[in-house]
Amino acid sequence: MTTPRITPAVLPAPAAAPEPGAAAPVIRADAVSLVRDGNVLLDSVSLTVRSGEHWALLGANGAGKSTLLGLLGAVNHPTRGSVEVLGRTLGRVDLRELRSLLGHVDPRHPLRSPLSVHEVVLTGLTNSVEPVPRRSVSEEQLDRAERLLKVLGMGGKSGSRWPALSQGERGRTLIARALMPQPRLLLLDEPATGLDLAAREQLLDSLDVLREEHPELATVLVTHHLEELPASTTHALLLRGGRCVATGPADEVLTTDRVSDCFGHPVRISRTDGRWAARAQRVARR
Ligand SMILES: Nc1ncnc2c1ncn2[C@@H]1O[C@H](COP(=O)(O)OP(=O)(O)OP(=O)(O)O)[C@@H](O)[C@H]1O
Repeated sequence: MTTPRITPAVLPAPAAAPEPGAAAPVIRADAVSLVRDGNVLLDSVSLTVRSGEHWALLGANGAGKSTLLGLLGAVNHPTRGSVEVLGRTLGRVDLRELRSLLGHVDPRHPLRSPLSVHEVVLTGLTNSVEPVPRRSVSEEQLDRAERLLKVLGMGGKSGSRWPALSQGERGRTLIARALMPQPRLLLLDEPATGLDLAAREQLLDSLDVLREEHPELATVLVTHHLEELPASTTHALLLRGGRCVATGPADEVLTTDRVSDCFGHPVRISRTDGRWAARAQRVARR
């Protein structure tokens, strides 16, 4: 299979590239905490994402990555602190309206009915799980849906039904869905989970191309695995037990010491051809 390429024709027309140092914040989270049933899921986490930046949120199982992404995706309100997304402050805006302005790829997409791939992608226009009755779709939108599916390697699967898709096919369908509203911010929750080796590499290449073609787009990607980070990742935030243990430019954060501290296990980090890898360091046996 050839590597899918996302062409400029498929995605929003790029805005003028931001001037160095002048990129507007797309996300500004300030000392955010989230408490549920007395449990502190996030503890005073701050994050500023600017147009053109590509962040990785990393941490062990249960560290709070998806919880933080849920706040950035206007799914929940923080218990304390403030979250501003696309210039709107959570608590002062309609969350549903704000959600319609950003792309959010959630692997737990709660679809139950047997929609076709094409229909699922079109639900991105209304940010709904099911199609909105009597909502008309333009020729241009139909065309964009098909082209997005094609570049994500799903061109021949447009009529396939959701329950019959593999996990990787569902993931690609959800990325096409998230891109339908032409968002300035794309949130990706473990997009490579369940993909085979070739599908993962194609996905990461597609993300690199997407970012290159659209220098104004900001992305935030959650993963546990450094091998699932596209080479175009610019920044990283490491979470441990709901707290930020490191944040900043990727090369300063994704170091052997910091990642070992984040996961509570000695690993060695390397970077080759722009891609990161982590290997456990052998602990001497007695
Ligand atoms: N509604 C809730 N009420 C109580 N605890 C919750 C709730 N939602 C999540 N949690 C807990 O919050 C912690 C963080 O969960 P979260 O899903 O954000 O972690 P994560 O870093 O994304 O983990 P994983 O890598 O396993 O997906 C977990 O311990 C989880 O059990």
